[in-house]
Amino acid sequence: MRLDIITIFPEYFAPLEVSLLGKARRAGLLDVSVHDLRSWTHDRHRTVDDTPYGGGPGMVMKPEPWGEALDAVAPPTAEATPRLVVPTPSGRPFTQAMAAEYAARPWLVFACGRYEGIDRRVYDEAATRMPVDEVSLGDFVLAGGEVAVLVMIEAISRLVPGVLGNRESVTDDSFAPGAMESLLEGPVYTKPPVWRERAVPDVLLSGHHGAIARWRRDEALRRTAAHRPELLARLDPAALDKHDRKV
Ligand SMILES: COc1ccc(Cn2ccc3ccc(-c4cc(N)[nH]n4)cc32)cc1
Repeated sequence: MRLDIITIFPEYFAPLEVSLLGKARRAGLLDVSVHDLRSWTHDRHRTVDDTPYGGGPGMVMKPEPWGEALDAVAPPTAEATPRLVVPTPSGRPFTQAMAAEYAARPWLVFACGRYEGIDRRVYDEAATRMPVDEVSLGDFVLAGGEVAVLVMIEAISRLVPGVLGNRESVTDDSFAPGAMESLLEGPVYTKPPVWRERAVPDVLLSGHHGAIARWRRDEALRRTAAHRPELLARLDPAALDKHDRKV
């Protein structure tokens, strides 16, 4: 999977060198390139922004550097066409389902905006030759797209086969598609069996796999009802048995 990132802060993406993502890159599972948007400026000050037409606060990212950057990173003549993913506060909410969709794509280009955003004509022109997705990470406001892209790359990359290493599967993640896809994770425990007078729940030490699975499901239902009751509404009633309804 090829990932290209265009940003005025390439140093934001140093974390992609560490941990799982670093290993996945070295293993050739991910081909990640970070591009400095200022490489496509031609003035002494390497200008990427200007005042907004129509007035208003802040600055807007100029179209010219973006147009040249996208032409260079994803040439119109290239055989393959990437999906352009642009984080914005007004985008479509990013979800685990979107992460899975993106993980199945061969090539993504991420555009990291700053200031008040990118001139709208960049989106319109790019959309003439590639799919353009505007994506929001949530109902809060960041100062730019870089952190949002880091979050998306981590959520997407962990779904790429081989990236997670020895973990059997990501199908039991919260929000993973499946019968109980909207349940939050239950609590997890490890050694020691007692820590500061707090014992691990007996069922987890019992070796009874059926009882353990039931306990974990109950805890997941309980936590979901407490923290995200709206997710329970999405559950297929057929996926719940009579015991679940008592939780
Ligand atoms: C209200 O309009 C605004 C317009 C731009 C900005 C700053 N900014 C510039 C580029 C950029 C990219 C993504 C995001 C973002 C995404 C989410 N979920 N929150 N914030 C913010 C971004 C702030 C506010």
